[in-house]
Amino acid sequence: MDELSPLTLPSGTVLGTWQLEDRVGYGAYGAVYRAHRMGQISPQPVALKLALYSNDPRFEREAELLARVHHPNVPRLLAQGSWRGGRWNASYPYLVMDWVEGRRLYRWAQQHPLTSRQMLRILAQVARALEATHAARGLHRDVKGDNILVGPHGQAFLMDFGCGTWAGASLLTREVLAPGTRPYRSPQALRFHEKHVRSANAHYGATPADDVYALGVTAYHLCTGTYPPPTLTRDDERDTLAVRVPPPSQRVPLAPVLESLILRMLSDNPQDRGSAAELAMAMEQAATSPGDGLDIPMNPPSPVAPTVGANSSVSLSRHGGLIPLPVLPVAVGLLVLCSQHLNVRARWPHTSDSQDGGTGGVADAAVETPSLSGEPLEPKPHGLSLDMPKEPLPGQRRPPCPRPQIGLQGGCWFELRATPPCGEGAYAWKDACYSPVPAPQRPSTSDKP
Ligand SMILES: Nc1ncnc2c1ncn2[C@@H]1O[C@H](COP(=O)(O)OP(=O)(O)OP(=O)(O)O)[C@@H](O)[C@H]1O
Repeated sequence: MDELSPLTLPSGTVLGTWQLEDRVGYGAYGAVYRAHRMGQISPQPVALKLALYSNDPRFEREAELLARVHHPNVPRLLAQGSWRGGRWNASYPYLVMDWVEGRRLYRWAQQHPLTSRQMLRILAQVARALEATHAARGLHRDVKGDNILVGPHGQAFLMDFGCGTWAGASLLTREVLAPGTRPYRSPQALRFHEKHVRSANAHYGATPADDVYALGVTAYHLCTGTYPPPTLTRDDERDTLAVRVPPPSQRVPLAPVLESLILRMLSDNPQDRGSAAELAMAMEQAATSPGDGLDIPMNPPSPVAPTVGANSSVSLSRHGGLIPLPVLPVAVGLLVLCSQHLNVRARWPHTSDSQDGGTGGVADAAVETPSLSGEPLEPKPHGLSLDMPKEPLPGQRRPPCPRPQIGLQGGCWFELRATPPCGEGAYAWKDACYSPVPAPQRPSTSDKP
């Protein structure tokens, strides 16, 4: 019988005092199960997030941050523990949180045509959740539509603190940029990255203003269906003037007050954005005012089709046969080098649909190496040994898999010249190691496609 893995625990499995019901999704670092406490007469559902990587330190960090933030728009941390199992009988940490009944923000918005007033109400709740996070001297660092759930009565919840940190927490990453999702990066973060991309010891120090900027991107995407353009591109590197953000009203009818708040959050200068608390108050006031155009429905435009980066993975497979492990970093490095001569905008995810790109390298391995498909595919924690999942990874190519790719467990893989334990970014299956092939088109990395 196949060993269980954190992704494949069956309904009824007991972890500590928690009994799993079903898996509701998974991200780059964790599988989320609906569960309940054992022995309760009328059990309340909880969300149990189980690490995909053994001894993953990000879980401790997420628990610590969640425990510090107390706010009705943030799920409470109820417990934490670890599950022992998998092929190497390793220890996988888990967190138990309040169950949030809701839909991801962009998808919710597709099903609930929005007015500016409704949008202000949603944004204000997220801003309040951010205010509480910042008051706890924490940072979320991955504010985006996919990390906001909206309940049936329009309650918004800020989720997934797995990329977060707080003042005084130790660095978990050696990358220039901490975790995050590329289109939501502030201009300061992008410029810092451009400047220090080759430095060994440079780390961008995110601030609450980065979270506010990401909320601005979320709002912009929510009403226009597109991301604002990145501020700094390779082409304008010598001229670091900010690219002007096209006002959302060029695309959708929205209230002037909402537009000015969105553009304020997207200000190039962090001081001009305002704090989460100030913005929340302004949004709440605007949402209750008679206001101009507040009740006109917005109809986001249809998605824009991707134009670049679709089949870059082909070049990796041209030499045929097995891919020797040392070749992969070289090949990826070459692609990175090449991509650095492209306009950054050209490799921006064209995610005009209802989902974000996954968190880049999500939680820790920062994100700034573009994946072959233009999306971060692979988490890169250190010293891991991963079994091949029974289903394709988010963003992984599905069969038919052109040679020399191999179709296994519903996904396309490159076989590596290595045997388990496979090491960073590789997966073991039947005594061989494999690397996932990115999907040729923009995938969803945050949800089961
Ligand atoms: N407390 C919760 N209550 C209900 N559903 C939850 C809860 N926490 C997470 N989920 C759901 O579980 C799924 C996986 O969430 P998770 O945060 O692990 O990854 P993700 O956000 O999909 O991906 P990534 O972290 O890679 O961006 C998502 O559909 C999310 O909405």
